[in-house]
Amino acid sequence: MSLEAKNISKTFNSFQALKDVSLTVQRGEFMALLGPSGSGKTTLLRIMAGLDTQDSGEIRFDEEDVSGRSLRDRKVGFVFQHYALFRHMNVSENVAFGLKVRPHETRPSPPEIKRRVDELLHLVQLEHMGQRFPSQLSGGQRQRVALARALAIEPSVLLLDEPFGALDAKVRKELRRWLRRLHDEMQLTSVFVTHDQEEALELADRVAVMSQGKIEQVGTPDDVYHRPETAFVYEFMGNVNRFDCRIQDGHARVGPLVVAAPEFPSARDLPGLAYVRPHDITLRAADEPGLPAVIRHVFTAGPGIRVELQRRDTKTAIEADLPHDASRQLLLTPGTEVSLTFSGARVFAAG
Ligand SMILES: Nc1ncnc2c1ncn2[C@@H]1O[C@H](COP(=O)(O)OP(=O)(O)OP(=O)(O)O)[C@@H](O)[C@H]1O
Repeated sequence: MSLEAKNISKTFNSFQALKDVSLTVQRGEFMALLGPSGSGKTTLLRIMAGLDTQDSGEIRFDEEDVSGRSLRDRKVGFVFQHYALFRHMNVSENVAFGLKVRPHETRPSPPEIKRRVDELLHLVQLEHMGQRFPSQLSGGQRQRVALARALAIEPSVLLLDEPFGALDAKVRKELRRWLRRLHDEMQLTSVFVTHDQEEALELADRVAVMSQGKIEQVGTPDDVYHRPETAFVYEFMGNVNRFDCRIQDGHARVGPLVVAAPEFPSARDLPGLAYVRPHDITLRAADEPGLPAVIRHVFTAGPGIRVELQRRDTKTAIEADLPHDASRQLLLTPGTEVSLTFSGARVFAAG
């Protein structure tokens, strides 16, 4: 089932939470809605689900406008951040719930419901826990029950609102890989809300980056990370250094460094911002050409070396990520004067 949000706007009191948002999720796709707190991710997801109503615009499932239909009529599976399990029901009863409350004509027989519940508990690897109550489960187990319950109705789309947000980092990682496999095996169409970049990049086929009620960019993880279209996306997708610059004729000047700015071929001394990822910074000896800086801190624990520097002229902080063998070529100790060059930069107009 494909899913389309078309020109969706939503206002709460006088606050506009969504501003003319359009997004298409292809059949079988795993889409992440990524953005900071308050950017409108949950509001968009709830409108897709039919848990909330838009002020204007349409929600289409396989080209059909479902705007007037409820969650149940849309056949949507929804998983909330906080395990919305029924505490007085055991695991099997929780999973069976969506089937038991179906109208008589479409409700499966009790043996069929039992068979489906057993199958789902097997799928979420909780086959021996059917008799337990939610209070007797770990957080990760509870979210797997919530997922089994959402899947019980054989949803056309699966919508997940930060489903692993309350879990610790290791469990979160395991569960997201497992969820991705499940999505593929069951050939679902899924939309997943998160504010965690790593989670979105690892899990999704495409990522929609949201800010202030709008979608800033939709693209593959590779696109949004390596080819951000806006300054916001650049800053949001991982660590980045920001330098004031002046743009002139397709180039930008950061102190003595000149970087390419091909988006501005005919700029005339335009104020700009140059964004440089920490791994795109190279440290050289102080007498070589580059941007003068001094090393402040060196962190060697981790996959590479992280160096915190201070720019000599403006005194602003800069972060560089270097491979471990960089310390063989250069003395990496606090107080060392160095020269910086950039192997990649992206320039945007300021303001
Ligand atoms: N029922 C509501 N009444 C009033 N304002 C609301 C309501 N729901 C959401 N908002 C506001 O709309 C904006 C977007 O909220 P939303 O929950 O969609 O953001 P989000 O990106 O999912 O954030 P978070 O990651 O914190 O959940 C926020 O400023 C929020 O305060």
